[in-house]
Amino acid sequence: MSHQHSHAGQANETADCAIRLHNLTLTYHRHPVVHHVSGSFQAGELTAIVGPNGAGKSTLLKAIVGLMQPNHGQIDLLGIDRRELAYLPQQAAIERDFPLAVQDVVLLGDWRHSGWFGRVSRTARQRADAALERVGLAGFGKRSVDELSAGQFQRVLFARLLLQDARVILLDEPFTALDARTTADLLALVAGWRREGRTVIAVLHDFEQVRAHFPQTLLLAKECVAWGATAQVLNAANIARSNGMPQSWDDNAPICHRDESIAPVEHVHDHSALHH
Ligand SMILES: Nc1ncnc2c1ncn2[C@@H]1O[C@H](COP(=O)(O)OP(=O)(O)OP(=O)(O)O)[C@@H](O)[C@H]1O
Repeated sequence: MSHQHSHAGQANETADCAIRLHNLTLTYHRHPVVHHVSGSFQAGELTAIVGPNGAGKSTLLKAIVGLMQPNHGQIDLLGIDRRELAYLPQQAAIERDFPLAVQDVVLLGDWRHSGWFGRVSRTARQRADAALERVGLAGFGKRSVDELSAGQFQRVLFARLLLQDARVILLDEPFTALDARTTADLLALVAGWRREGRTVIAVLHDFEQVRAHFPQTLLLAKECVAWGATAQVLNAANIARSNGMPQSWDDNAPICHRDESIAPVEHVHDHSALHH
């Protein structure tokens, strides 16, 4: 089965790529959870990362933002500074059991302008209020985050992303456990980011949502199963194949011994012979 990569021609690899993965392997306790993945995320495009539980999707996002180092291979940010990346972890990983005001949480998105401990300007507060209005939470600024519902809190975190004004936005399961209305409102913001030319990479589980809103998809099951136009990637054969890949938590999961020299970037990969 071939790795479907819709990039055609040199222009895509240079001008239109935001982030390129070269033979990337990420491991926990020597067991690879992302294994020899190569390819690129298109600039100014919405890319979904999908795959079964434990497929390495969150781990890949963490490595892109620099929270963990590649064991082998590399991640190239093309013309992008790490500070221009915004990252929204899974909501389950975010502590919000503290009485911080909504406006202060949103203002954390402004740290590039104000510095972590800088004085917050009146304009920054106005921008925070405007961002809250855009996510449907006008007037919520003085409330405490520990009083919000899960959906309201996710809106607050999107307001913070609006303030952060990042060129590349990485979202880990941003719509999980949200109702249809909240999901639709936040998806509209994501569509707006695309119109503004931002690059969005989101880990998602709902294939219908991906088909409707994300033109590009990386199907990951530790290895790259397919990467390219969503309609081609999310076909029955690829999905069945991703569900049949060995899980990294198996005790029998292989340890990576392969020669780790960085392979040249390929536009089309043949994954019919899986390697370890
Ligand atoms: N901090 C860690 N230490 C050890 N193993 C970890 C750690 N974090 C994740 N793993 C393991 O790495 C593998 C990939 O996890 P990851 O969270 O990247 O998967 P995922 O594709 O995001 O899964 P899900 O869809 O369930 O969120 C899993 O087998 C997981 O148990």
